[in-house]
Amino acid sequence: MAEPIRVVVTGAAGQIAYSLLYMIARGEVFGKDQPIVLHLLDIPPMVGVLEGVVMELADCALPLLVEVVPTTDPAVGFKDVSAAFLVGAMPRKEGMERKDLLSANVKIFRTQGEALDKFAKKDVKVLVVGNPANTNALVCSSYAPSIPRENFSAMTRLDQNRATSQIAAKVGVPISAVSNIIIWGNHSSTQYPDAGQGKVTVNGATKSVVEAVNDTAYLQGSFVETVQKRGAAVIAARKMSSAMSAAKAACDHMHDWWNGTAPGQFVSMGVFSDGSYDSPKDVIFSFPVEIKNKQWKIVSGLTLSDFAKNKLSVTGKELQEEKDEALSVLDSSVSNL
Ligand SMILES: NC(=O)c1ccc[n+]([C@@H]2O[C@H](COP(=O)([O-])OP(=O)(O)OC[C@H]3O[C@@H](n4cnc5c(N)ncnc54)[C@H](O)[C@@H]3O)[C@@H](O)[C@H]2O)c1
Ligand SMILES: O=C(O)C[C@H](O)C(=O)O
Repeated sequence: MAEPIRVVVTGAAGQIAYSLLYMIARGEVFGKDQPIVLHLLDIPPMVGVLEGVVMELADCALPLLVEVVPTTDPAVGFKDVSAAFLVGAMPRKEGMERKDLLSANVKIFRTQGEALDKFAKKDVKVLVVGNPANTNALVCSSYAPSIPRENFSAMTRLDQNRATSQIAAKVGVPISAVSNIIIWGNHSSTQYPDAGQGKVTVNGATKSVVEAVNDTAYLQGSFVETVQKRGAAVIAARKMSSAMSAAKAACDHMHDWWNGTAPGQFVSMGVFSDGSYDSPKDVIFSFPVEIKNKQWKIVSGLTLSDFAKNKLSVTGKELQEEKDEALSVLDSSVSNL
């Protein structure tokens, strides 16, 4: 057996964490041979709930879970962690956009960036789930200057999973037959779900999604809108934001970061933009990436239609605006944004 690694989940008493902790502790992210010490970070009013979560984790009798550390102290929560799932933040309610959470949530990510900087391992992999995820990841990284900025990412995997599921249903194939659907830009209603590079295997033959679907109006219309608005649709139905699917997506994201992607396959992650595909530099923008040895690389050389370029420009502009707003919320003289 390998040495245990320390993994922190923030918002550990919340609804996403309730599914996520179980999946991590079962070995679905870091592997079935990797023992885990789980750090559960939440805020003082949630201590009682956290105790219940600790009891339930014990009652699961999970062989890989060697220790659980519940805490409300970021110094304890982030101590020596190799992976961080930053879930803890306020979720939106019906009628809100995710960016409406910015002023409430951005300060949490400043504090957590500072704590990661001081206490986490320098090669920690950080996944931000709390919304607005892209801008929170940017803020978090800017307050953790001793950790490489490549180690910070925002979750758009839920959008990728939603988009992949829509295409599989449209073509009438299992999910596993569909690959390389891309989410560009922000985890918001301006994101661009792009099936243009997607592949699908039908009756043993692999073809492009564009060919298999053969319906441009759908791929540019209701497919895009359904994925863009899926989070709001779940809130309208459940009166709470998505949790089970968000936890699954967080596992998929970290799993692929940790273990790599298959040759020829790419996944979408919000990562620091280098200006690829005319995106604004130095915002956290979702790109297709390939991953090897725990390092992601933006897939280069894809040909984008004018329709796609226009969508990328809209979502890039929103990310730039969110960054400016985050700066105005935070003390810009202190921030490195
Ligand atoms: N990126 C995505 O695809 C995606 C998907 C779903 C939800 N989300 C976001 O994830 C976040 C969490 O959602 P949820 O449904 O689990 O919410 P929730 O309200 O059920 O749980 C949030 C938890 O975070 C805790 N928390 C608040 N401030 C904290 C802090 N400073 N440190 C540690 N913990 C803190 C709360 O006490 C609570 O227990 C929300 O912002 C939601 O919008 C993102
Ligand atoms: O939409 C939300 O506010 C929650 C989450 O980001 C989602 O996409 O389901």
